[in-house]
Amino acid sequence: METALQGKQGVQGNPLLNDQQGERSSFVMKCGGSTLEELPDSFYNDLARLQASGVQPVIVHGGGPAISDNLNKLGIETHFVNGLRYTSEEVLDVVEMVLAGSINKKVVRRIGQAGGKALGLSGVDGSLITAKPVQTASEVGWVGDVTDVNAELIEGVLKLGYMPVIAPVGIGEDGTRYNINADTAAGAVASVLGVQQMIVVTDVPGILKNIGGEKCVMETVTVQQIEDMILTGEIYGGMIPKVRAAVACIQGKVNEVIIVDGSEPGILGRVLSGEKIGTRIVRMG
Ligand SMILES: Nc1ncnc2c1ncn2[C@@H]1O[C@H](COP(=O)(O)OP(=O)(O)O)[C@@H](O)[C@H]1O
Ligand SMILES: CC(=O)N[C@@H](CCC(=O)OP(=O)(O)O)C(=O)O
Repeated sequence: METALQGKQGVQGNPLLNDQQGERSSFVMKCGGSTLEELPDSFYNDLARLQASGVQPVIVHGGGPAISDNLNKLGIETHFVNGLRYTSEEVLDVVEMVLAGSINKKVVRRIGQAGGKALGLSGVDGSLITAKPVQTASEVGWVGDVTDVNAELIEGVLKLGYMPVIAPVGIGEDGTRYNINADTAAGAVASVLGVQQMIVVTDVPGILKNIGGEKCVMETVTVQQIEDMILTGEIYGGMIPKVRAAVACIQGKVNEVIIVDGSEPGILGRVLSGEKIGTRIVRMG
């Protein structure tokens, strides 16, 4: 069944952001909180160089570990249900402060220091990411599912020559804030923009599978394998929203989602040049 997001992109498309038009190439990159501190200067230098050459990266970042640190310092209890943080009203305050505040500004600053031009936004700004409660709201509280992404705003930022850096806090129709998993938000942004590629930068070299007692990176993975691995517990925690977002993406216009380790040297250039690295989740047909 077609989702609301796929329906929107299917009807409208987005020539500016669609690589197939051959004008400008764009990709969505999700930077996980697990790896943000580890990303070397060279990572940001590569991003700035790409921007200077006319490529238009769109960044969505996480910040799970920093949120947990701050909650600990404040003595606020937190736990995860299938990779989603239980978000009470007071957790939500900290989520917004950390994601839309310190983390977002840090990423923007680092891109700037590398010579790039970035503009930080949360999903609340300009109703960039609208949301509604997730089905499991009774278990996870103020966590949102994306209902829409304001592609025109992203397009406008790109036209001004800035790289959008998006914090995954969403806004409901009635002005309610929602904590959105960063993988979910990135997947929705990629789907609505209709980019060909989403790159998920994290702290593991891809989806790992135990083969003969050794953890091996799966080069590619099918939707069925993903479902099986979630059932057996081989995919757990923060990897669950990643693979679910990837599966949702490739059912629309996005051709492939690549999960890679951000601490690998030259990772961006290697992925974009087509090197076989990380795990690729690819659209069939
Ligand atoms: N099959 C798997 N392969 C690799 N990592 C997995 C797998 N299942 C669960 N994980 C976990 O997912 C984590 C990455 O998710 P997460 O911690 O949320 O990172 P991020 O902040 O980058 O989103 C890994 O560090 C690992 O602990
Ligand atoms: C609902 C939910 O779980 N939201 C996440 C948002 C940040 C995030 O996703 O950060 P990572 O990419 O680093 O995991 C959280 O509160 O941790």
